[in-house]
Amino acid sequence: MEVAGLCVAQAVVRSYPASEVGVASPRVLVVCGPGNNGGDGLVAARHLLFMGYDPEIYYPKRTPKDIYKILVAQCEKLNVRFLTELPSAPDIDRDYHVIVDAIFGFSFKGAVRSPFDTVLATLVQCSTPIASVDVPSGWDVENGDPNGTGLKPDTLVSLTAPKTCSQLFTGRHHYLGLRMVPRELASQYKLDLPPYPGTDQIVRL
Ligand SMILES: NC(=O)C1=CN([C@@H]2O[C@H](COP(=O)(O)OP(=O)(O)OC[C@H]3O[C@@H](n4cnc5c(N)ncnc54)[C@H](O)[C@@H]3O)[C@@H](O)[C@H]2O)[C@H](O)CC1
Ligand SMILES: [K+]
Repeated sequence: MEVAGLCVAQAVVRSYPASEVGVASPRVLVVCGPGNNGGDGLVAARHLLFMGYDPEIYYPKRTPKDIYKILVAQCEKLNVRFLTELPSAPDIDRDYHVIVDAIFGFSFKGAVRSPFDTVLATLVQCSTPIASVDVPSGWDVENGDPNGTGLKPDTLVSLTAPKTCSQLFTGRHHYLGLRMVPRELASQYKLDLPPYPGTDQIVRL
């Protein structure tokens, strides 16, 4: 999860460099869900801070497991702000340069339950670019967004290997991260993974 979050932070900085955003510290709204995808978001927020960005976190459903408590404590110690409410779409568009969607990853199933139904309804209305972690939240991991009414991320950071739904991604930036797949596993699952450049944690697809 630590490396996954680092990959996400690298991808955000690469897709939205401060020089292009036009401010020294781009403001990033990191929206975290209850599972590991949300954990990746918490880690990404911390690394974004160290990369000179200005992250804030909305984490409405906290799973009471040590791993998440520690990740929250690390962010709090660094004075990363936790929002108690998700701002409205116009306020998000006014106040943030990027949204990190770390709500659901590959374990999402069925209809979106509260409170994430309203969270996704707000994010869908935003014109701020969205960077989705592993799977655009609300998309079916296999079939994507069949109705076409869900999130349309501008960046997708696939982790380990792109999920089937990533073939339906139409945003501008697609990266793969988590360069730690054992060769035996890659051949067992016939994963044709691209080489990573140098010591980079992400590769552009
Ligand atoms: N090896 C790897 O690829 C790694 C992936 N990482 C990240 O982990 C997620 C998958 O994490 P997991 O905890 O299994 O599940 P999710 O975060 O996708 O979500 C589970 C969470 O969501 C709730 N939930 C499921 N469906 C719904 C729904 N319809 N409505 C509301 N809530 C729902 C469920 O109850 C759980 O609480 C993967 O995608 C990567 O991002 C690791 O970080 C590194 C290794
Ligand atoms: K996601």
